[in-house]
Amino acid sequence: GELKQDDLVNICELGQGNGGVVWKVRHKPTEKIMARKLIYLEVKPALKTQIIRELKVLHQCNSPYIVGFYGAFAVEAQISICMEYMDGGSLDLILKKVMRIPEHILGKITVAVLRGLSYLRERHRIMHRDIKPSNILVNHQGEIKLCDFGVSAQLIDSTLHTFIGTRSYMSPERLEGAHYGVMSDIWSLGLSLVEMAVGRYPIPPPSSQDIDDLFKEDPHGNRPRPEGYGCHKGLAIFELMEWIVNETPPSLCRSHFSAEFYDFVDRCLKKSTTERADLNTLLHHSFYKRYETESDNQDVSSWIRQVCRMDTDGTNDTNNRMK
Ligand SMILES: O=C(NOCCO)c1ccn2cncc2c1Nc1ccc(C2CC2)cc1F
Ligand SMILES: [Mg+2]
Repeated sequence: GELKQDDLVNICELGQGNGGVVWKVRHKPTEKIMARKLIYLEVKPALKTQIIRELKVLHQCNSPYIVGFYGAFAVEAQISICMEYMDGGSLDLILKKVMRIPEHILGKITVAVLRGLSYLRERHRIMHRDIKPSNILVNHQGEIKLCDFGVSAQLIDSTLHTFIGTRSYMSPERLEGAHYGVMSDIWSLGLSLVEMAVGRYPIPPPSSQDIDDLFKEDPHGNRPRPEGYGCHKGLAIFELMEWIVNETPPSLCRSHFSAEFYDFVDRCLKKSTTERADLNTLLHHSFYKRYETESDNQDVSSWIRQVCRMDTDGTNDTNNRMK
């Protein structure tokens, strides 16, 4: 049946995104655990009704690569979107814990994102519009799913001016205000993969010295956190956008990654949309092919469970019970 506010009990806050806060909640009538996203919107009642109506299309969005949907409703100026609770969280939070994500996990992430994008395009004729690590969620079963994609055109329009953020995953053509489509999602995927592979937002590109520091392993397998790790004094958002539009795109360093992975992100990060690989080309790429055959989620599941046991400083010394 319909979800309503009084049936939801807050358990804890899961995070704050730009323009939205997400709570872990329990739906009393079904005892189901859900994630409830609240988006603050001061719009006329007619627009709110339209947004809720458009969000109901999410009931038809059923794919192993798309986060499940339970319902949406509005209370005063808050839109609530209730969705499947993913107990591994989003990849930006995972990345903070592990410094960088191993290539074989990034291969599985690539399979899930490409299949999720294909599903949205083939079955719902929509692009995602906001591919980035924080919109790729994982769970202890090893499933990898997409969320926060643009299913409601009115919600997109009503939140366009509220953009707040320090980094951009937007493609050059979108930043220039040109027409853009699913090719823009491919750029965002490429940029997200480089960030997760190296362990920091890849613009401006790290120097080879930075890369060597990031990949330095001490004999005990613990990685030292270079001075100012992760909070490098980045460019301001506008300088960043200028860099994306004017400078050469980021790339992986060949020494730490396979030739297939290097080539895959290189084809995603072409500035010209005519040179950039499209969805179908990538579904035939050797990097995708290598990981699409692995049917089970066991390797991701065990990796997620290991990461979730870690403390935020990346240690995992289980013998220290007092922690
Ligand atoms: O949440 C969003 N941006 O995040 C910014 C605010 O933190 C956005 C934006 C535009 N949108 C247009 N239509 C929907 C959304 C949408 N949210 C959203 C989309 C799909 C799902 C699927 C059930 C999994 C859940 C969602 F919450
Ligand atoms: Mg999000």
